[in-house]
Amino acid sequence: MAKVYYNGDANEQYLQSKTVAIIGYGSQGHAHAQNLRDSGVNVIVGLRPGKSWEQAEKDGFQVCTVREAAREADIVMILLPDEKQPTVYKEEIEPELQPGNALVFAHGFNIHFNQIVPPADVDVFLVAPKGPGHLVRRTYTEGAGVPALIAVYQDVTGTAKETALAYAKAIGSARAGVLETTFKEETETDLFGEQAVLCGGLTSLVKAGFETLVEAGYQPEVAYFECLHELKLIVDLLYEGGLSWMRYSISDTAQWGDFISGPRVINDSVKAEMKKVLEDIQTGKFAKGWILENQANRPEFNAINRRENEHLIEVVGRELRSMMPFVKAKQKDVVVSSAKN
Ligand SMILES: NC(=O)C1=CN([C@@H]2O[C@H](COP(=O)(O)OP(=O)(O)OC[C@H]3O[C@@H](n4cnc5c(N)ncnc54)[C@H](OP(=O)(O)O)[C@@H]3O)[C@@H](O)[C@H]2O)C=CC1
Ligand SMILES: CC[C@](O)(C(C)=O)C(=O)O
Ligand SMILES: [Mg+2]
Ligand SMILES: [Mg+2]
Repeated sequence: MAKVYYNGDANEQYLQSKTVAIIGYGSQGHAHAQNLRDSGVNVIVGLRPGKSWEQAEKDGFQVCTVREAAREADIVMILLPDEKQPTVYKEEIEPELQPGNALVFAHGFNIHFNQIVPPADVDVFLVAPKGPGHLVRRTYTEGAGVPALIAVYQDVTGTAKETALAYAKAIGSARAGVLETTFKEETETDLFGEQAVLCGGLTSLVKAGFETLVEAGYQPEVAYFECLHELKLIVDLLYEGGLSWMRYSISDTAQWGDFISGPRVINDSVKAEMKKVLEDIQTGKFAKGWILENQANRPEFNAINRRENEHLIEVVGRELRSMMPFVKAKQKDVVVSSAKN
């Protein structure tokens, strides 16, 4: 078994009398900033003028430019979108780094794929929550937390790992469990998980099920409840007690269908494709494509995003959710990407 670190293994002293600059105030940024502050850490937020700046100020933070925040801080946590990090780092963060400072990430993409090359005289580590930023904040306020990975890339102070653990504790992750890894392992497994299972695999599975029912003449609303809405209720059981707890709660008829039909749908050809997806990640092919797509101003990303937002499952879902006041997610303009705080 891997060593799993919990609150008792982390010492908040490593963050005491330090200033942490949170660069970006989106999904992860707002959660890290608020959790760290609630844990007694001195936090400043680095941004460009705009929506996030206003929000962070409204939330009571001292907000300044990225360059000013990097200058003032001992620990600089970069929570900008991955594709924007290299330019902002080069222009506004690197010139302000002092020997012994710490440069921190929540995902290893830019270090692992050589888009950011840090100076040799700073600590470089990551604290990567294994969950969406909004849940990092929500679970913290509920007294719980989202597990995280830590990894050290450069350790000039000799205390990089201890500081990473203290940071993980301060955002609530050591309540749930922290694993030590490498930038390579975090980057490759995170990209694989989100593409093949958590996001890409899941949305494609849900849409395929929904389309199969609708194309067979069933009501789209029935298909929506069956293939999307109920998923949360099933996944909650997986989260609480694994596959067996979910299977205990469902009917024996459903469990028999799970055993017999699940492997027909997610079969060897799906696994073979997953292996190819992993290979594209490992070889850097996926990273190169994503970097170039951004350099070209996202023509394909935006076209797919528009088409996905117009899918019948989204149209029906918006209608049905508007009648469920207990479903609290805010409807965001997801066609044009915007700050996620
Ligand atoms: N989303 C998640 O839950 C997870 C993310 N991660 C990692 O965390 C990091 C952050 O991701 P995420 O939270 O999704 O990012 P977001 O897309 O939510 O970040 C948006 C934030 O970045 C700011 N921003 C964008 N461009 C600039 C700029 N040029 N200068 C200053 N501020 C800018 C935005 O401000 P403005 O309002 O001005 O646009 C906004 O505050 C990434 O490395 C990601 O891989 C890791 C685990 C999970
Ligand atoms: C699953 C997507 C994720 O990796 C995450 C929330 O952990 C991300 O990059 O947003
Ligand atoms: Mg992830
Ligand atoms: Mg990710």
